[in-house]
Amino acid sequence: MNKADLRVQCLGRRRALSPEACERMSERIRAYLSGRLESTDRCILAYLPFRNEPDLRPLFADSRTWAVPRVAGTELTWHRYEPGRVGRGAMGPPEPEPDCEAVDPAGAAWVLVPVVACDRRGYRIGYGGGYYDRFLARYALPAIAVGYSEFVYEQVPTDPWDRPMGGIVTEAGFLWPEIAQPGA
Ligand SMILES: Nc1nc2c(c(=O)[nH]1)N(C=O)[C@@H](CNc1ccc(C(=O)N[C@@H](CCC(=O)O)C(=O)O)cc1)CN2
Ligand SMILES: Nc1ncnc2c1ncn2[C@@H]1O[C@H](COP(=O)(O)OP(=O)(O)OP(=O)(O)O)[C@@H](O)[C@H]1O
Repeated sequence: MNKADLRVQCLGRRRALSPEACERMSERIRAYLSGRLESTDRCILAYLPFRNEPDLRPLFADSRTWAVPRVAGTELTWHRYEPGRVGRGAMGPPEPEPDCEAVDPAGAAWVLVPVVACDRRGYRIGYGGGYYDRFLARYALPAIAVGYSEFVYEQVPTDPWDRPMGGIVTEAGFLWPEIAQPGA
């Protein structure tokens, strides 16, 4: 199946998940992540959930800076998460208000990347905007794909610009791919 078809299929299956199932799985994902992320004080780049994506927001309440993205043309800009200062983004996902404090992503310890589907090598399929591929091409940050285990495949189709994630977290735990080889 090609990327576009797999994206449509997985988005449809994800939309059909119940809110209770998503919350149960999100809670497991948060528990795995909080154990792994507690070793850093530095900023963490995350996202605001859209269409049944895993909800990481309860993690954002600790003393660290958690930043979330806004779409700015073809790029992402990062802003400190402040509860209540979230609006509807032009692309669909919620976004921090434009005057929320800007965060320099270069100093981040991790970027938590939402996936529509991914594979055990760390390759991901997102909504198709290429935002995270462009972002990670510019900022070589440690990236963890965040998704539900039923959307983790052995191999998803890849394009030359795809950047493999260093880790994957689902409700079933972490996967840490070997250094991924494009086309391998
Ligand atoms: N929660 C969350 N936030 C995120 C992302 C994400 O995957 N999840 N992004 C990850 O990249 C960025 C937003 N990327 C997006 C890319 C394409 C579409 C999308 O559905 N595009 C449609 C409709 C566009 C429109 O309504 O104008 C399309 O292109 O057909 C949505 C978000 C930044 N914020
Ligand atoms: N480093 C890059 N520089 C310029 N364009 C890029 C880069 N990476 C990806 N793109 C463009 O982004 C588009 C979408 O790529 P792709 O289908 O892989 O998106 P995606 O990974 O699913 O989306 P997203 O990262 O927003 O979740 C492609 O048309 C590609 O040309």
